[in-house]
Amino acid sequence: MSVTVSWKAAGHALVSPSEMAKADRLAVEGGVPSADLMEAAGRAVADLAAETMSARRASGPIVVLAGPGNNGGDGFVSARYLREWGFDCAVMPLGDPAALKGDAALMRDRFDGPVIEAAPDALADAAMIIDALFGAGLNKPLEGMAAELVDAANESRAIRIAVDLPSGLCGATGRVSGSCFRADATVTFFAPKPGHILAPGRFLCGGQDHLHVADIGIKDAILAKTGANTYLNDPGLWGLDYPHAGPTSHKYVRGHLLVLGGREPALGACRLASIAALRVGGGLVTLAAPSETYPIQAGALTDVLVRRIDSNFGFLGILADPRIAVTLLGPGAGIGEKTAELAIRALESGRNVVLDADALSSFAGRLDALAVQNKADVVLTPHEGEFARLFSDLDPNEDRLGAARKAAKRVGGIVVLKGVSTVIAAPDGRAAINANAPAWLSVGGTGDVLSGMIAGLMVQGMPAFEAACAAVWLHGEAAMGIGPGMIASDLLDAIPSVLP
Ligand SMILES: NC(=O)C1=CN([C@@H]2O[C@H](COP(=O)(O)OP(=O)(O)OC[C@H]3O[C@@H](n4cnc5c(N)ncnc54)[C@H](O)[C@@H]3O)[C@@H](O)[C@H]2O)[C@H](O)CC1
Ligand SMILES: [K+]
Repeated sequence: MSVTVSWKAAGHALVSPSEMAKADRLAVEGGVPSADLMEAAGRAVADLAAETMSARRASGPIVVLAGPGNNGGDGFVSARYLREWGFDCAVMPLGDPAALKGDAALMRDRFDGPVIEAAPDALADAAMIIDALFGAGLNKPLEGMAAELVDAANESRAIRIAVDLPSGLCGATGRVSGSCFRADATVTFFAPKPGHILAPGRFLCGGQDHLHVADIGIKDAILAKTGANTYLNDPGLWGLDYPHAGPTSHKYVRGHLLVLGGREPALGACRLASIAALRVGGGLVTLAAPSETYPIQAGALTDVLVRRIDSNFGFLGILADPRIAVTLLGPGAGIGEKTAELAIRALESGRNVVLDADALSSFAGRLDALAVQNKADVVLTPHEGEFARLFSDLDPNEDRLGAARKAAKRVGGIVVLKGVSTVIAAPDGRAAINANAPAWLSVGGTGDVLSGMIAGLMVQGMPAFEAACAAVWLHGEAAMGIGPGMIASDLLDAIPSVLP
């Protein structure tokens, strides 16, 4: 009996379709017959289908849409098991099943149930439709009969289960062009793919609680040999690096962060960031407030040290304090030469630097000035608009993971590309995809809170990539606990409830 495990239990390692093919190849080279992999894959699909039919008390015909490759082969296996278990199950092949090759042809021959002609109308009465049309081998948008079958399936009242990937969804990028099967649940193999986690793929698979990762006999040890360095962002990825407060930790051990104060009209942004940094455990935060805002900031803040600065030199003068390990520039700082100049001086100071909002926009069109050989860690936290201004040649809509990775390599720092699927990328190629951000996070000020959380974890010594991943995940969890109607400052009180 093959075991389907939920995607969380499968850990956070993700494999691209090409890395998956390598895992497949390594398993076969290691002595696992490829037909056994297909048998286990199809069996896992049948397991989920049978469990779902009984859980939903569904009865009626099950139709397996079988494609021209190995995804279709999985479909024939699942249909065979379902018929053995007494279900009314037929296979509807796309094209001529005689053209199937290799293991798929073998599994076709082992199936002795009905093979029905491809006809979209014939799906209307199905109780369940299993999509085994295309999986990792999808290489163009669906067209013709494939698109018609998927559209008809989506319009039907049938329970829909996808094999490996919903047909039409790119496993590497999570992108869809044209028709795509909308699954209630998806069974994938060995490890999730980025397309299962990046939006809209996550939703087309049925949501993260309906993505099942089946063990089909490929040893976990093979994962390391695939070169996979893409991760689901969750505590399993950064928990070991998390700076838990201990009996000896005091405010200086937990670090001193310097935040550049903002200007009118966004005076609250730097306050949100400063408090957020304390909330995740930062020891001390100094807010360097331009003199015209000093009375307001000092009056509004209790837990944050507020110092008046009259110029950039004032800020750099405070930054010269060796106890300040991290500095955050951007929230409300104002876009322009002065902010850019400060950011460059901060990078040259050898401090760990978080650049957000205006500090990013101040480098639009002149990224080379930012890509200084900073001696320490730099973290950039652009939303899509800021990203487009900084990296106009990279298109996250085409390939979100790839764009974030190229940007990180280009600036030699961590890039947090914020959005419904925030991607955290490191210059060494690592990338994590975040999947817990609720829609109500897209409200003014939440980015300021996030940049403060990142800086607050870094100031405690957490490595930059892990700090960014942890902050993004905690930020999403805090928002999930608040719900619609949330405003950014609500996050500040919610952070303690989600800290590990
Ligand atoms: N360990 C594993 O990875 C296992 C994977 N299995 C299953 O195999 C598929 C991948 O099979 P593959 O034959 O490489 O590709 P597909 O079946 O996804 O596609 C078949 C074939 O179709 C052509 N094609 C692609 N896109 C289109 C399109 N839009 N229209 C028409 N034709 C298209 C292309 O030539 C493809 O090669 C994987 O998903 C798993 O389900 C194993 O069975 C178990 C182990
Ligand atoms: K599929």
